[in-house]
Amino acid sequence: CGGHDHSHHRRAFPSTQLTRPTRPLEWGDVNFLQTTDTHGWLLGHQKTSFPEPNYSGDLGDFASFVSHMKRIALEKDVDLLLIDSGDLHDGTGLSDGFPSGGIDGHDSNQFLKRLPYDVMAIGNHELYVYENTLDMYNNFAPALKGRYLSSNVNITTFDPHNNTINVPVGERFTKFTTRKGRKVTALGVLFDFTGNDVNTTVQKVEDMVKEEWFLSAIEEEPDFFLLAGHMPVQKDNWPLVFNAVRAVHPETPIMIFGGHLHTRDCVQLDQNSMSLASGRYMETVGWMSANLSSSCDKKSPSHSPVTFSRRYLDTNRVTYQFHSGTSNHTFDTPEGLGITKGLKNLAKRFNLAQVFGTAPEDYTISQVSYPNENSLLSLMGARVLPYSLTLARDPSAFNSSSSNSSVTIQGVNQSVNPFFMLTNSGSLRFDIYSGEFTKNDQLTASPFADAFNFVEGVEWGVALGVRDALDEAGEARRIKRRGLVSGIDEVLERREEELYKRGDVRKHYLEWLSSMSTLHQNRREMTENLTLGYATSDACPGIGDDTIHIPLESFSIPDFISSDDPTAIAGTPTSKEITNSTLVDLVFVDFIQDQLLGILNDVQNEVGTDKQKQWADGDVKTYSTLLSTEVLGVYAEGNWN
Ligand SMILES: O=c1ccn([C@@H]2O[C@H](COP(=O)(O)O)[C@@H](O)[C@H]2O)c(=O)[nH]1
Repeated sequence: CGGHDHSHHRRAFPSTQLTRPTRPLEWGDVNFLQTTDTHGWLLGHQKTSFPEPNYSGDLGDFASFVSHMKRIALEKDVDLLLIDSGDLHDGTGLSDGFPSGGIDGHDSNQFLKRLPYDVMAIGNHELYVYENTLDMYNNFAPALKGRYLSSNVNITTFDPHNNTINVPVGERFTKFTTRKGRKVTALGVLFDFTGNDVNTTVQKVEDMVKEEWFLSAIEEEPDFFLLAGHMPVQKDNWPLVFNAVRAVHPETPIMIFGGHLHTRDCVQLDQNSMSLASGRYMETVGWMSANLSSSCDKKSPSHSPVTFSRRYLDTNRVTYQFHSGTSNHTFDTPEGLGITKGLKNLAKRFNLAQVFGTAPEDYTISQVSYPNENSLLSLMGARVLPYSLTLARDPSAFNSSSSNSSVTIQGVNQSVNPFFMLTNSGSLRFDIYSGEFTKNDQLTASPFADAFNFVEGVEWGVALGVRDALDEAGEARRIKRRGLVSGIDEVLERREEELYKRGDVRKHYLEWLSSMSTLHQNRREMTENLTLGYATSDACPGIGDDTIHIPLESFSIPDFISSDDPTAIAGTPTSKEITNSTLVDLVFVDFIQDQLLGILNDVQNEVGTDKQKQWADGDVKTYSTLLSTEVLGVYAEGNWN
């Protein structure tokens, strides 16, 4: 079956198990294919459990598809543009599995450069680490020849004469003419992101639209505006950009290509505009078409609005061949095959097939409730962190002959405090499926190279309060009722806002999955042979999904996860004597340090006995040399063999 292949070998024939698209695409005068939030998923999804085979096409397959679609566009004598809305980093071994001294995404991005993208926009994941942004500036943007857009994102660097400069990472905007002679004005806008590294800057969208360069860029009327950008198409700031354009050009067609929430979504801000977002992780390719000819002659009294269509394609060879009118024998282009081969070589060079162990079960982020035996969050909090971080501090900590997952702590760090470990669930990005657990799987599940720090000697009662304050709203409200933390609603609201500005979309993606699951639950009773996958309802007319699926189960999960109470960890020296005033080491991932110290101080003042204590960065020490990209592999080696 397509994608039922644990190695990176090409599938000989597409699987009959993959459901075919329901209907041909509607072509217009101008047509678009969109990718977004690809996060390094360039070798396709390779696991056998559905929905993974739906997304088994790799970037080479996509390149072949694009080339056939370009040919069809020529035959139809229409325009076809290829757009990407950002987030090329952080997500798989291809982007993140580089050897030491390398740069995240540098090698995988070489393959994206080989596709004929017309416009690409910057995403927040290009900005968490300065070296990555610099690499985009020096080595990626130039290949796009003025079409890599970062309208509101700058980098501070040096010019060839060693002068400090502060310049856009790509271009602020571009104007070009399509093959059919249509004039296009394009922008690449990032949402109001605040988690960017030093020496990168993100200007607020509300300020960007007041800039001289912006007003002058939109002054001349093109045939259409192409607003690409890393920003959700609903509930964010696209209306600010849209309205600024509309103030000058009340009827000019505006095509918006957003992203960031990882959802499939579409909305029409007016009848001459459509906004599309095409999912994540190369699971979806978006299609938009527009018939502009109906609106061409603006002086004619009968001139009518633009007509649009949109579609969310599952990224597999069955889909690609269906829409390009090819077969398995005629589909692959030399360039497509070359890209696939190059990606496989990169996987080999990065040793991504290295096996750490065999996962006994599926561990998913949201397909089961939390806590749960099959929850990846439970696995990480209750088992992986305590095991791997302890082992890294004290290699003799565990019985080396132990081959199951039960943790037997023997005299670990007798002289130090018991630990309590916390991480953000957003650091877990993808499910683990039963079977071989490889270096690539480790990086898809936990791609952020974050460090583990700690503060020493926090009262156990305070540590519990921190865990609860960081916990989901329901739990936090229970605390409020118990009178432990006041003003918790405001705290939660502030925290949600803060998480969103730093780029966390997990909550929004999961809410979307859950509402799609509820809306389309009747499909679970359908007798047709439907497979699991995305089931979308958006705000555009008609059905958006190209292939109809049964929606995945989706449960809400907490924003933060923790190790079990020290009392619950068998064999801990302190297991019987812990009280609220027992001092513990509060261990956390550095990504949440600011937030955690703020909450720790709030809780300390509410429930701690030492009300004067204010924890600060100076109190924070390194707990382990292991990074969050490594803990799963260490656990698998010790427990899944
Ligand atoms: O070092 C990091 C960086 C990011 N995260 C998590 O990722 C989201 C942002 O990712 P999107 O794809 O833009 O949603 C961020 O809020 C964290 O949840 C991280 O854990 N560590």
